[in-house]
Amino acid sequence: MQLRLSGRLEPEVLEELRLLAVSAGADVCGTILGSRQVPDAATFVGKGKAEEIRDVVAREQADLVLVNHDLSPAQERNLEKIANCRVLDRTGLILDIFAQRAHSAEGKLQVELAQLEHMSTRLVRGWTHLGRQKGGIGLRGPGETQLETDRRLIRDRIKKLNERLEQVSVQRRSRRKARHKVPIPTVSLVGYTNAGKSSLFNRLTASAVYAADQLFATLDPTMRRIELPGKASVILGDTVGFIRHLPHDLVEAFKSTLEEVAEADLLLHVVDAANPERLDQMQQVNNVLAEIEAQSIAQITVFNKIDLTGEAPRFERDANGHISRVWVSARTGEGMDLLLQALADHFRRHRQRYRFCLPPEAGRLRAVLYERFDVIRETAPETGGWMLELALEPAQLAWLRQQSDFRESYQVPEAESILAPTGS
Ligand SMILES: Nc1nc2c(ncn2[C@@H]2O[C@H](COP(=O)(O)OP(=O)(O)OP(=O)(O)O)[C@@H](O)[C@H]2O)c(=O)[nH]1
Ligand SMILES: [Mg+2]
Repeated sequence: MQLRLSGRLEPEVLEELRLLAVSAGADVCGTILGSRQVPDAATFVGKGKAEEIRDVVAREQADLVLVNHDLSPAQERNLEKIANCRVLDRTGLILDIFAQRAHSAEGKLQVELAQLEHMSTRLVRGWTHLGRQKGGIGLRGPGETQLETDRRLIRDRIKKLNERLEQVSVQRRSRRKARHKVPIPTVSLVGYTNAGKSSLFNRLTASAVYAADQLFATLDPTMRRIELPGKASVILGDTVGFIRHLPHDLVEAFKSTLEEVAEADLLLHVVDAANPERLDQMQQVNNVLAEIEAQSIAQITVFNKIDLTGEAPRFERDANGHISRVWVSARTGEGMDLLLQALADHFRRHRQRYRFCLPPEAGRLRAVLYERFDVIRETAPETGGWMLELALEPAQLAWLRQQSDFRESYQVPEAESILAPTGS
């Protein structure tokens, strides 16, 4: 059981806190609102409010109070003393959810690291003051010795975790390099938590990735290859959701996961179109993107959940004629064709036409071209072999040139025309 306390009164803010609490597995038994110009240095809330909390805790027999703000360790401790109940601030709550959700070895390491770092700043207290109130643990001396031991243990553990994360990060990087050998562009789904990224990922990849009405349902990045219209494919990645005031420790801890985002060729910024806070959420997401230096990666904004808003699936182009916003519903599948078209359009923009004249002995290379690339036309020259016309991205051409059975002489020099984006 738990209580909530929020200084802000917007219903969406409260709803988000409720979702966070439920995502952590709590039952909400009461909500206490309060407003103050300036937080109280000792208890965050004022004296009267603190007593109100104490009374509700006692009445509801709550065992946790969640505060929708970041509290200093002293404020947490003082509130706990008054309420005689555990108090968790927003960062602590988010860390708890992350700890429950992380599944991959790397995700678990990252969460543990963030928790330890958060904990080490509040180690000054432990739970002794609660125990003492209940007639338990005694004097200060032994407690402090314990504190020193704890501090050292945590420092050692943080060091070990950092070393292991560094190893995993090196492995991840080499895996990414291997992937880059085949020139397939990567697209990352980013967006506020609960926007519908995983649902969209499922729709697009027709696979079953865990999607749930919980905050931070996804912690570990998932990658799949999808085919686009016009014989192009991209690797699509689902990622952890963002949230306002994402604890900085967590952004730090998840840096290597977020590296995938920072190296994507395109971001699909998924927005919950039905959420009244959507503009603010978009801003929050862009803030985190800036923090991981991904703000200059091209973005297509995907307004999801139009089944709830009653909007029709459609897209909009920017001043350069590129599709920049798409309205879809991952639930009904409406607009998926438009989204795929937007993706195809985006990547086609960088493609150029090339012609290759392959001799009869280059049959294997011809098969590779058909398998991987967008072959526009093939003709049979009288001299034998094949004349192929292809639309290639720069990276694809570079890859082709590295193939052992490719000869520069195959390429027919000709004016290369940039393909115009297709109309709607
Ligand atoms: N009505 C409606 N609900 C949707 C749509 N897309 C997703 N949802 C619901 O929104 C909730 C969140 O969806 P997810 O796909 O888990 O969202 P997410 O962005 O991956 O969330 P995190 O991984 O927690 O960041 C789920 O309950 C989905 O069923 C949609 O188009 N329409
Ligand atoms: Mg998800």
